[in-house]
Amino acid sequence: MTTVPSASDDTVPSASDRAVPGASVTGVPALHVDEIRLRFGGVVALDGPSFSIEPGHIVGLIGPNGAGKTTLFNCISRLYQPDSGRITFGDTDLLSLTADGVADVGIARTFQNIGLFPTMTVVDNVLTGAYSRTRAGFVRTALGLPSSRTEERRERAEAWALLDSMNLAHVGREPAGNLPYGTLKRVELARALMQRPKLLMLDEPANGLIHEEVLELAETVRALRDERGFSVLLVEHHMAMVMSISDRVVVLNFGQKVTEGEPSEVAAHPEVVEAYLGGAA
Ligand SMILES: Nc1ncnc2c1ncn2[C@@H]1O[C@H](COP(=O)(O)OP(=O)(O)OP(=O)(O)O)[C@@H](O)[C@H]1O
Repeated sequence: MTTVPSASDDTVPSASDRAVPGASVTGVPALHVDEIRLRFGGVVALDGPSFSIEPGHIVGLIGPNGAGKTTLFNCISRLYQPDSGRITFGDTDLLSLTADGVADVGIARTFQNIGLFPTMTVVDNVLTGAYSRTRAGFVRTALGLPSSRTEERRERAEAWALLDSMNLAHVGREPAGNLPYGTLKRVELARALMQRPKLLMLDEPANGLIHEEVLELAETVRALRDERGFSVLLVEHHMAMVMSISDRVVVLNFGQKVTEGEPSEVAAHPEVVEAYLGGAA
């Protein structure tokens, strides 16, 4: 493990602070998606798929271009309102919440096109992930109250420890805009993890990465899930990544669920073989 940098504005994490990022997430509820339908004009984007993510499971969502993966992802993260159906997270009806409300119940997401602030340092970008769970703290920070300074020190220590555990501490003080794409993808993941999510939603995290980076990312996601116990929804075209880290895989096509199961079962399904191997197997 690398040494966490220290500077006047950055607190070296104490042993107790450093324990925070490894702390398991408690009370992770199941996500249930139930017969979701959504049309865009004449296009049926989602035609009633249902599936669940059990607490602590990694679920891969796959399917050909236009299958409805992103639309479903956006319904769960509340960027889209489905025409009908239900989505629940434990006792919470997600469809009654806004996108901010979804973050408040412990759902964090990454974006296909990285949404970091290029002129801010990596550690400050990661810290922005904390603000969605400490909105009140944000107000105190603006007012400069002492409790907020303690809180900010703790958050900063947590951000450094998170970067350290993801082998990113050495770039913590670099402006994000200076870094290669593969590193930024990992920084974006760190920012989502600063929310201490119960469900982490990853939108094509392997897109644009070289093979070694994909394997490293897959290993990181799995290790963090094992350590903390959050659930993961992974929308991804990179089959090797999906099949290697998912507990279950859900396959969509034309807005409908084709099949779901463990990776080995799904990989043997005729429509999956047809779609991904061109019927060669
Ligand atoms: N905002 C939109 N307006 C109109 N049609 C849309 C919109 N978003 C998606 N669609 C259509 O809905 C269908 C499902 O698209 P979606 O992007 O969810 O598929 P996808 O499985 O994520 O595809 P890809 O793998 O290419 O990202 C497609 O026919 C798409 O053209």
